[in-house]
Amino acid sequence: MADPTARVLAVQRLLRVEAEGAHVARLADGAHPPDVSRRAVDYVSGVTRQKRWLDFLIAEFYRGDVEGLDPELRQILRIGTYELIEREVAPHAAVNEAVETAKALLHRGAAGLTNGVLRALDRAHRAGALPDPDTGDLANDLAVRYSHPTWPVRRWLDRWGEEATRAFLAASNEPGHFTLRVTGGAEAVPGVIRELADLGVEAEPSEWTDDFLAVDRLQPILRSGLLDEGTVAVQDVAAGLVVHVLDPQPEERILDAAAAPGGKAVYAALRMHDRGEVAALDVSEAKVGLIAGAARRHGLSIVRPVKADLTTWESDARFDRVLLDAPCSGSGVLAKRADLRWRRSPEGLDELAELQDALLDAAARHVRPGGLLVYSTCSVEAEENDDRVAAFLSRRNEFRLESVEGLVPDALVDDVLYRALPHVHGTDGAFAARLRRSPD
Ligand SMILES: C[S@@+](CC[C@H](N)C(=O)[O-])C[C@H]1O[C@@H](n2cnc3c(N)ncnc32)[C@H](O)[C@@H]1O
Repeated sequence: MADPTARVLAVQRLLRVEAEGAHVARLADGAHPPDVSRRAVDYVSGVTRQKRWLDFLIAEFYRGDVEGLDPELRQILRIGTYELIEREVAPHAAVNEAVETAKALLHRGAAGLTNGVLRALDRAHRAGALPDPDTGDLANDLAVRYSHPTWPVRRWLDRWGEEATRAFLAASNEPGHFTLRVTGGAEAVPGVIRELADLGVEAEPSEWTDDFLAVDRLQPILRSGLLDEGTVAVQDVAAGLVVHVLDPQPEERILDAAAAPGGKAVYAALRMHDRGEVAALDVSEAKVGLIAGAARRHGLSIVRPVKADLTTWESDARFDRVLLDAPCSGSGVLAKRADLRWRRSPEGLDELAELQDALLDAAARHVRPGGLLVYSTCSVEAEENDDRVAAFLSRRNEFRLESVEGLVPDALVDDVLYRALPHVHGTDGAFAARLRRSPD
């Protein structure tokens, strides 16, 4: 017997995402059994990520005006299409469940329409005859097929060409590549793999560095005590490797100039064996609390959270190494954040570039003569990465670019820069540059 609870919940949440701009990641709640909640989260994030492609398919098989469909019915059709096309759920189950959801939320007419559209779609899918967007504008067609806004696709096509753009778009639709940082380092990895196996999680050492594990799912880990005890932390290995680019040493003074929620500050302190100082600054009052919590869970004493705006912050001390992990568009983490692609804009990129320049100049003031400034983002856009570094070097001739070679695996070294790309390395996108200040 079909149980529409998870789908009904997903329809209600999807309507909130669209009407109120609610963030997908903040919709989880504990009011339903874990299985219902988990499926609702999957529908909401999958449909949010794929909605442009799903709407294109629905429009091809529904003989009326899709825009004019009842909003709830539209979400029911999207969820059913998502299950049939993207999740490869058994067709009778996907269609029956969608029909039951339409009956529960709407009326018999809506249920009949749902049945007709989804059955036609499934027949075409199984016959390998799903339509492809074909407007003659490649950027638009790829944007529909991979469910993105058209403007960034046009830019990626211009920069990378069709093959790399297709690969990047496909990678941005593949959620579920999660890695864990193991607090005890490489020696602790075999024991943690055994603990994870007891939770039913498959884990294997990351190919990029030996204190990270790739895991097949996160939910059982989130429910276990492993995060609270500080045994492991959820961190993408590409983000972790930014700390390798910084290469903090025991007894040094480190400034993490945009530190919340604290993933990199904590990893830096661990690599310093909790000796020295990590000042972890962030402008957000709420998020500074997260840094303190993360340090506590890991039993670290040298992480000092500071609530301040970097652009006006004064400090008597100069630091051996400063990390500026700048606010960015997040185009390297689109797979993990289902709604992010719909929240970006070209104007947003310009504003971010301005902020990144201001923060870089502010961070540079705190680097001691001969010290190191590392600039990093989780973006793949040259406007936020290479261009910001070049602009900084042209403003500040007391800094020069230094190679990341030897600090991260060779495959992640792009000339002298650190660059991880989702479609090439199977990680989140990440970028970092080492900027050495002259000894005065
Ligand atoms: C990419 S996140 C940092 C992530 C962090 N490094 C980590 O690994 O967990 C960027 C951070 O910059 C902070 N930020 C933005 N403007 C700032 C400013 N003017 N001064 C200090 N922090 C700022 C944001 O609050 C945000 O937490």
